[in-house]
Amino acid sequence: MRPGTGRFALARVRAAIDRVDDGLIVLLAARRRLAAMAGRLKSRSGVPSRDLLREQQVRRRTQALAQRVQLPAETASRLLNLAIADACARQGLVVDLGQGVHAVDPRMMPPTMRMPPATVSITPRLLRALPPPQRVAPLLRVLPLRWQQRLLEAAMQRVLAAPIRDGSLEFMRGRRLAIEVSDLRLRWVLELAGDRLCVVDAEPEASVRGSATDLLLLAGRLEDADTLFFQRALDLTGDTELGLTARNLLERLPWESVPLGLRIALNRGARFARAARAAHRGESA
Ligand SMILES: O=C(O)C(=O)C[C@]1(C(=O)O)C=C[C@@H](O)C=C1
Repeated sequence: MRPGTGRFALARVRAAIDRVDDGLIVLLAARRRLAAMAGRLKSRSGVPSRDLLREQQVRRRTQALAQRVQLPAETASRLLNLAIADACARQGLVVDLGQGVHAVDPRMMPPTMRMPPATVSITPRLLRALPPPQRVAPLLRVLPLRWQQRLLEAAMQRVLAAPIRDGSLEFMRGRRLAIEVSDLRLRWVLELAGDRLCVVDAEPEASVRGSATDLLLLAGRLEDADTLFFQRALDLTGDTELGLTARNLLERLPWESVPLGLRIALNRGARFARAARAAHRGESA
Protein backbone atom coordinates (compact mmCIF):
# COMPACT_ATOMS: atom_id res chain seq x y z
CA MET A 1 0.00 0.00 0.00
CA ARG A 2 1.38 3.45 -0.89
CA PRO A 3 1.95 5.68 2.20
CA GLY A 4 -0.52 8.33 0.93
CA THR A 5 -3.28 5.74 0.53
CA GLY A 6 -2.84 4.54 4.11
CA ARG A 7 -3.05 8.10 5.47
CA PHE A 8 -6.17 8.80 3.44
CA ALA A 9 -7.81 5.60 4.67
CA LEU A 10 -6.84 6.48 8.26
CA ALA A 11 -8.43 9.94 7.93
CA ARG A 12 -11.67 8.32 6.72
CA VAL A 13 -11.69 5.79 9.53
CA ARG A 14 -11.07 8.60 12.03
CA ALA A 15 -13.96 10.60 10.57
CA ALA A 16 -16.19 7.53 11.06
CA ILE A 17 -14.92 7.18 14.65
CA ASP A 18 -15.85 10.85 15.24
CA ARG A 19 -19.39 10.14 14.07
CA VAL A 20 -19.68 7.12 16.36
CA ASP A 21 -18.44 9.31 19.26
CA ASP A 22 -21.10 11.92 18.39
CA GLY A 23 -23.68 9.17 18.46
CA LEU A 24 -22.51 7.94 21.88
CA ILE A 25 -22.80 11.43 23.35
CA VAL A 26 -26.23 12.09 21.80
CA LEU A 27 -27.52 8.75 23.07
CA LEU A 28 -26.11 9.31 26.56
CA ALA A 29 -27.81 12.72 26.66
CA ALA A 30 -31.12 11.07 25.63
CA ARG A 31 -30.64 8.37 28.28
CA ARG A 32 -30.00 11.02 30.92
CA ARG A 33 -33.24 12.84 30.05
CA LEU A 34 -35.22 9.59 30.17
CA ALA A 35 -33.64 8.76 33.54
CA ALA A 36 -34.77 12.16 34.84
CA MET A 37 -38.30 11.28 33.78
CA ALA A 38 -38.08 7.84 35.40
CA GLY A 39 -36.94 9.62 38.59
CA ARG A 40 -39.93 11.98 38.57
CA LEU A 41 -42.36 9.12 37.89
CA LYS A 42 -40.89 7.05 40.72
CA SER A 43 -41.14 9.89 43.22
CA ARG A 44 -44.71 10.66 42.09
CA SER A 45 -45.77 7.04 42.54
CA GLY A 46 -43.86 6.54 45.78
CA VAL A 47 -41.52 3.95 44.23
CA PRO A 48 -37.97 3.88 45.73
CA SER A 49 -35.48 5.77 43.57
CA ARG A 50 -32.81 3.12 43.36
CA ASP A 51 -33.91 -0.15 41.80
CA LEU A 52 -31.11 -2.68 41.87
CA LEU A 53 -33.24 -5.35 40.25
CA ARG A 54 -33.91 -3.11 37.28
CA GLU A 55 -30.21 -2.24 37.07
CA GLN A 56 -29.42 -5.94 37.00
CA GLN A 57 -31.95 -6.41 34.20
CA VAL A 58 -30.44 -3.49 32.24
CA ARG A 59 -26.95 -4.96 32.60
CA ARG A 60 -28.09 -8.45 31.60
CA ARG A 61 -29.79 -7.14 28.46
CA THR A 62 -26.78 -5.12 27.37
CA GLN A 63 -24.37 -7.97 28.11
CA ALA A 64 -26.41 -10.21 25.78
CA LEU A 65 -26.26 -7.55 23.06
CA ALA A 66 -22.53 -7.01 23.65
CA GLN A 67 -21.96 -10.71 23.11
CA ARG A 68 -23.96 -10.66 19.89
CA VAL A 69 -21.96 -7.74 18.47
CA GLN A 70 -18.67 -9.08 19.84
CA LEU A 71 -17.99 -6.27 22.27
CA PRO A 72 -15.95 -7.43 25.29
CA ALA A 73 -18.16 -7.92 28.38
CA GLU A 74 -15.82 -5.70 30.40
CA THR A 75 -16.25 -2.76 27.96
CA ALA A 76 -20.03 -3.08 28.01
CA SER A 77 -20.04 -3.34 31.78
CA ARG A 78 -17.92 -0.19 32.20
CA LEU A 79 -20.10 1.76 29.81
CA LEU A 80 -23.27 0.68 31.63
CA ASN A 81 -21.72 1.55 35.00
CA LEU A 82 -21.12 5.02 33.67
CA ALA A 83 -24.62 5.36 32.19
CA ILE A 84 -26.36 4.12 35.35
CA ALA A 85 -24.19 6.32 37.59
CA ASP A 86 -25.11 9.29 35.39
CA ALA A 87 -28.81 8.37 35.59
CA CYS A 88 -28.58 8.12 39.39
CA ALA A 89 -26.77 11.46 39.61
CA ARG A 90 -29.52 13.02 37.50
CA GLN A 91 -32.06 11.64 39.98
CA GLY A 92 -30.20 13.14 42.90
CA LEU A 93 -28.64 9.89 44.07
CA VAL A 94 -24.96 9.73 44.75
CA VAL A 95 -23.78 6.33 43.67
CA ASP A 96 -20.77 4.51 44.76
CA LEU A 97 -21.21 1.73 42.22
CA GLY A 98 -21.61 -1.61 43.85
CA GLN A 99 -21.30 -0.16 47.33
CA GLY A 100 -24.44 1.75 47.99
CA VAL A 101 -26.33 4.92 47.32
CA HIS A 102 -27.03 8.08 49.24
CA ALA A 103 -29.78 10.62 48.64
CA VAL A 104 -28.54 14.16 48.21
CA ASP A 105 -30.22 17.40 49.23
CA PRO A 106 -31.27 18.84 45.82
CA ARG A 107 -30.17 22.33 46.94
CA MET A 108 -26.61 20.99 47.15
CA MET A 109 -26.65 19.83 43.54
CA PRO A 110 -25.38 21.82 40.59
CA PRO A 111 -28.34 23.28 38.62
CA THR A 112 -27.94 20.83 35.71
CA MET A 113 -28.50 17.90 38.06
CA ARG A 114 -31.61 19.25 39.77
CA MET A 115 -34.93 17.83 38.69
CA PRO A 116 -37.47 20.32 37.38
CA PRO A 117 -40.97 20.09 38.91
CA ALA A 118 -43.18 17.40 37.43
CA THR A 119 -45.87 19.41 35.66
CA VAL A 120 -45.98 18.70 31.90
CA SER A 121 -47.72 15.60 30.53
CA ILE A 122 -45.51 12.60 30.03
CA THR A 123 -45.82 11.64 26.38
CA PRO A 124 -44.55 14.82 24.65
CA ARG A 125 -41.78 15.09 27.24
CA LEU A 126 -40.79 11.50 26.56
CA LEU A 127 -40.81 12.14 22.84
CA ARG A 128 -38.79 15.33 23.23
CA ALA A 129 -36.18 13.33 25.14
CA LEU A 130 -35.50 11.34 21.99
CA PRO A 131 -32.97 12.80 19.59
CA PRO A 132 -34.52 14.43 16.47
CA PRO A 133 -33.66 12.90 13.05
CA GLN A 134 -30.82 15.38 12.44
CA ARG A 135 -29.09 14.03 15.53
CA VAL A 136 -29.67 10.43 14.47
CA ALA A 137 -28.12 11.09 11.06
CA PRO A 138 -24.50 10.56 12.16
CA LEU A 139 -25.50 7.20 13.62
CA LEU A 140 -27.18 6.06 10.42
CA ARG A 141 -24.21 7.07 8.32
CA VAL A 142 -22.09 4.71 10.39
CA LEU A 143 -24.19 1.82 9.08
CA PRO A 144 -22.20 0.53 6.08
CA LEU A 145 -23.69 1.75 2.80
CA ARG A 146 -24.13 -1.83 1.62
CA TRP A 147 -26.30 -2.65 4.66
CA GLN A 148 -28.43 0.46 4.19
CA GLN A 149 -28.95 -0.51 0.55
CA ARG A 150 -29.85 -4.12 1.37
CA LEU A 151 -32.37 -3.01 4.02
CA LEU A 152 -33.99 -0.57 1.62
CA GLU A 153 -34.08 -3.09 -1.24
CA ALA A 154 -35.68 -5.71 1.03
CA ALA A 155 -38.29 -3.21 2.28
CA MET A 156 -39.13 -2.05 -1.27
CA GLN A 157 -39.38 -5.63 -2.46
CA ARG A 158 -42.09 -6.23 0.14
CA VAL A 159 -43.98 -2.97 -0.39
CA LEU A 160 -43.75 -2.96 -4.18
CA ALA A 161 -44.12 -6.70 -4.91
CA ALA A 162 -47.59 -6.24 -6.47
CA PRO A 163 -46.77 -3.25 -8.77
CA ILE A 164 -43.59 -5.04 -9.92
CA ARG A 165 -45.63 -8.17 -10.72
CA ASP A 166 -48.42 -6.35 -12.57
CA GLY A 167 -45.98 -4.22 -14.58
CA SER A 168 -46.95 -0.79 -13.17
CA LEU A 169 -43.30 -0.21 -12.32
CA GLU A 170 -42.12 -0.79 -15.90
CA PHE A 171 -41.67 2.99 -16.35
CA MET A 172 -38.68 2.65 -13.97
CA ARG A 173 -36.86 0.13 -16.19
CA GLY A 174 -33.54 1.63 -17.15
CA ARG A 175 -34.51 4.94 -15.42
CA ARG A 176 -32.94 6.24 -12.23
CA LEU A 177 -35.03 7.87 -9.51
CA ALA A 178 -33.54 9.12 -6.24
CA ILE A 179 -35.22 9.11 -2.82
CA GLU A 180 -33.64 11.75 -0.60
CA VAL A 181 -34.23 11.88 3.14
CA SER A 182 -33.32 15.51 3.76
CA ASP A 183 -32.91 15.55 7.55
CA LEU A 184 -31.00 12.28 7.64
CA ARG A 185 -28.86 13.40 4.71
CA LEU A 186 -29.39 10.07 2.99
CA ARG A 187 -29.98 9.47 -0.69
CA TRP A 188 -30.58 6.30 -2.65
CA VAL A 189 -30.79 6.07 -6.43
CA LEU A 190 -33.24 3.37 -7.55
CA GLU A 191 -33.52 1.46 -10.80
CA LEU A 192 -35.67 -1.49 -11.87
CA ALA A 193 -33.37 -4.38 -12.81
CA GLY A 194 -34.98 -7.73 -13.65
CA ASP A 195 -37.88 -8.02 -11.22
CA ARG A 196 -36.26 -6.00 -8.42
CA LEU A 197 -35.88 -2.33 -7.58
CA CYS A 198 -32.17 -1.97 -6.89
CA VAL A 199 -30.07 0.77 -5.32
CA VAL A 200 -27.46 1.81 -7.90
CA ASP A 201 -24.38 3.97 -7.76
CA ALA A 202 -25.27 6.48 -10.49
CA GLU A 203 -26.63 10.00 -10.97
CA PRO A 204 -30.46 10.11 -10.84
CA GLU A 205 -32.69 11.52 -13.58
CA ALA A 206 -35.25 12.72 -11.01
CA SER A 207 -35.41 12.99 -7.21
CA VAL A 208 -38.17 12.87 -4.61
CA ARG A 209 -37.01 14.69 -1.49
CA GLY A 210 -38.61 14.91 1.94
CA SER A 211 -37.94 14.65 5.66
CA ALA A 212 -37.78 11.21 7.31
CA THR A 213 -41.12 11.88 9.01
CA ASP A 214 -42.92 12.98 5.82
CA LEU A 215 -41.58 10.01 3.84
CA LEU A 216 -42.67 7.70 6.65
CA LEU A 217 -46.11 9.37 6.73
CA LEU A 218 -46.38 8.65 3.02
CA ALA A 219 -45.15 5.05 3.36
CA GLY A 220 -47.47 4.49 6.35
CA ARG A 221 -50.43 5.95 4.41
CA LEU A 222 -51.10 8.64 7.01
CA GLU A 223 -50.68 11.33 4.33
CA ASP A 224 -51.25 11.09 0.61
CA ALA A 225 -48.60 12.08 -1.91
CA ASP A 226 -50.77 14.88 -3.36
CA THR A 227 -51.15 16.64 0.01
CA LEU A 228 -47.45 16.32 0.81
CA PHE A 229 -46.40 17.70 -2.60
CA PHE A 230 -48.96 20.50 -2.28
CA GLN A 231 -47.61 21.43 1.17
CA ARG A 232 -44.10 21.27 -0.27
CA ALA A 233 -43.24 18.67 2.35
CA LEU A 234 -42.16 16.55 -0.63
CA ASP A 235 -40.16 18.05 -3.42
CA LEU A 236 -39.71 16.78 -6.96
CA THR A 237 -36.64 17.75 -9.01
CA GLY A 238 -35.13 16.66 -12.34
CA ASP A 239 -37.06 14.89 -15.11
CA THR A 240 -40.65 15.98 -14.45
CA GLU A 241 -42.29 13.16 -16.40
CA LEU A 242 -40.41 10.44 -14.51
CA GLY A 243 -41.03 12.21 -11.19
CA LEU A 244 -44.74 12.63 -11.87
CA THR A 245 -45.13 9.00 -12.93
CA ALA A 246 -43.43 7.95 -9.67
CA ARG A 247 -45.71 10.28 -7.73
CA ASN A 248 -48.80 8.79 -9.39
CA LEU A 249 -47.59 5.32 -8.56
CA LEU A 250 -47.14 6.34 -4.91
CA GLU A 251 -50.75 7.55 -5.02
CA ARG A 252 -52.03 4.27 -6.40
CA LEU A 253 -49.90 1.82 -4.42
CA PRO A 254 -52.04 -1.26 -3.70
CA TRP A 255 -51.79 -0.92 0.06
CA GLU A 256 -53.89 -4.08 0.62
CA SER A 257 -51.17 -6.20 -1.00
CA VAL A 258 -48.50 -5.04 1.48
CA PRO A 259 -48.11 -7.70 4.22
CA LEU A 260 -50.28 -6.83 7.24
CA GLY A 261 -47.38 -6.88 9.75
CA LEU A 262 -45.42 -4.39 7.62
CA ARG A 263 -48.49 -2.15 7.20
CA ILE A 264 -48.97 -2.04 10.96
CA ALA A 265 -45.25 -1.38 11.57
CA LEU A 266 -45.20 1.46 8.98
CA ASN A 267 -48.37 2.97 10.38
CA ARG A 268 -47.12 2.88 13.98
CA GLY A 269 -43.67 4.14 12.98
CA ALA A 270 -45.25 7.03 11.06
CA ARG A 271 -47.54 7.97 13.96
CA PHE A 272 -44.61 7.87 16.34
CA ALA A 273 -42.42 10.01 14.06
CA ARG A 274 -45.24 12.54 13.62
CA ALA A 275 -45.81 12.77 17.38
CA ALA A 276 -42.05 13.12 18.03
CA ARG A 277 -41.82 15.91 15.43
CA ALA A 278 -44.78 17.72 16.98
CA ALA A 279 -43.21 17.36 20.46
CA HIS A 280 -39.90 18.77 19.23
CA ARG A 281 -41.73 21.69 17.63
CA GLY A 282 -43.76 22.23 20.80
CA GLU A 283 -47.05 21.45 18.99
CA SER A 284 -49.71 18.93 19.88
CA ALA A 285 -49.66 15.99 17.41
O1 LIG B 1 -35.37 2.42 35.55
C1 LIG B 1 -35.24 3.27 36.42
O2 LIG B 1 -35.97 3.32 37.41
C2 LIG B 1 -34.17 4.28 36.33
O3 LIG B 1 -34.16 5.23 37.08
C3 LIG B 1 -33.06 4.09 35.35
C4 LIG B 1 -31.88 3.35 35.96
C5 LIG B 1 -30.89 3.13 34.78
O4 LIG B 1 -29.97 3.93 34.63
O5 LIG B 1 -31.10 2.19 34.00
C6 LIG B 1 -31.25 4.19 37.01
C7 LIG B 1 -31.43 3.96 38.34
C8 LIG B 1 -32.22 2.85 38.85
O6 LIG B 1 -31.63 2.29 39.98
C9 LIG B 1 -32.54 1.85 37.84
C10 LIG B 1 -32.34 2.06 36.51
